[in-house]
Amino acid sequence: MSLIELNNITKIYPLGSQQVTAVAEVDLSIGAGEFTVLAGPSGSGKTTLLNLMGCLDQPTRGSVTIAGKSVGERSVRELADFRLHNIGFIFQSYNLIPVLTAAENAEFTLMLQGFAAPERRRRIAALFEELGIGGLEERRPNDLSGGQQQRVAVARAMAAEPSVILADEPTANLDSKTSEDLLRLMRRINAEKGTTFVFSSHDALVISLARRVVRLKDGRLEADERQDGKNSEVRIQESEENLNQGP
Ligand SMILES: Nc1ncnc2c1ncn2[C@@H]1O[C@H](COP(=O)(O)OP(=O)(O)OP(=O)(O)O)[C@@H](O)[C@H]1O
Repeated sequence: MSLIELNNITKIYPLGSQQVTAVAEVDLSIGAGEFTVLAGPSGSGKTTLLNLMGCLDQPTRGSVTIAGKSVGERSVRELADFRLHNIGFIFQSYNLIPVLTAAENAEFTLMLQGFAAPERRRRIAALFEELGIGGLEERRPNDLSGGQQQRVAVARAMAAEPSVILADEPTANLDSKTSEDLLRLMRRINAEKGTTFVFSSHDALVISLARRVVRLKDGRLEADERQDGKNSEVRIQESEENLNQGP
């Protein structure tokens, strides 16, 4: 079943007296459980498409349907509530709140959903352990490495168990080894929990680890390929072997 449907989407931004067409006539369907990358150079429309999928923005033309309901038919309040319960976001610059500890950052969506403190703490402790950052709960973001901060951001996105996680260039500020580890982690979550992932990247290594590659150029969909074949599996296996060997 299709989870996210973009039907003939065009997004035009006003820029002074001019207009910028960020995305043009895109049709795209994302199924439940997919692990998809939006690939393309800077300015090709990746962020714009993710914002539309995440109901953070509305298209100029065309319609976005999520879980069978058109986004245009939902009120602002309904959309905020829908995002809170169904969509997790990961950003390239992590977007952690500096004055909060790692655990407080990660439990933010759970707090908004009204979970009591002990349940929040229990869930976050289990997630941190699962994501390989157990024991770092009381650190502030500035006292964590980029890879650790991004794992805290993954924990924050996962805490409320959303059906889809949207990640805008999640590896942009990470070195290649840490990027690969993060992708491996995201794929494990995808396989074990069935969480749908849509992320953007222009990094060939990261793109090679996705199962489906949607290529964008100048705001248009240029190619749509499945790579369930050997290459992507072999890369994953290799990275897991490297990881098991330790530093
Ligand atoms: N708020 C805005 N106002 C005007 N133009 C915008 C706005 N947001 C994006 N654009 C333009 O729309 C086009 C697509 O931008 P978008 O950020 O979606 O691309 P991207 O592929 O995510 O790029 P990057 O990899 O650099 O983040 C670009 O030409 C950009 O300059």
